[in-house]
Amino acid sequence: MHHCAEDDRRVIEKHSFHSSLSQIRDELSRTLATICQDQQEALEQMAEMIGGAERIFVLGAGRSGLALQMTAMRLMHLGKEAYVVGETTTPAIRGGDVLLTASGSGTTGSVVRAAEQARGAGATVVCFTARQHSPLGELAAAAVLIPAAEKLDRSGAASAQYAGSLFEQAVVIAGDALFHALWQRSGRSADELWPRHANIE
Ligand SMILES: O=C([C@H](O)CO)[C@H](O)[C@H](O)COP(=O)(O)O
Repeated sequence: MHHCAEDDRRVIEKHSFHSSLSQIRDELSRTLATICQDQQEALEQMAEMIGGAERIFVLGAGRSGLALQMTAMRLMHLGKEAYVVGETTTPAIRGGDVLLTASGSGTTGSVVRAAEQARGAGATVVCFTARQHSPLGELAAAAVLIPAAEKLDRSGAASAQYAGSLFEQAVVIAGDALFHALWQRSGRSADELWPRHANIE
């Protein structure tokens, strides 16, 4: 088929920064609406477990892990003892602790192995995943299902975005919602939390 430079330009225009942004807004909005509608029980279970945990450890590979590092920071602001698994200062997990994980596929080896170890040590595992019936989902006491594409899904059915982007975006927002709920329940003001924010940055 003949393909001219003008066609290429039209395609480029169609995929402007603006249209990409509005496409992502729509995907994220649909995904969050479905979580709100279908995952109320799992969300509440997760909030209860994290709210009642002695300490919280977060773990995910790649961008899924980066998303949870944002949640860990906020939990620390709330006065929780929160650790990122793999950091040199992170202690041993034990009973009373919660391991908060995120994995779109629910099959990432390092995360599944860590979840097994955490359970073996008596800790509770909770997760965000795009596939509930997965090794990670099965290990979790509370699993919040995020209806988004797994990173190897090339069908475009669940998301037009690259790899697991939609899942990882939703994990950031869900983590903020988790913090927000626990903060509101704490009755503390923003001023009370603020002194915990890093003062050397
Ligand atoms: O970093 C990631 C990648 O860029 C996918 O969009 C993933 O978060 C990482 O590979 C972990 O995968 P999952 O455990 O399936 O989330």
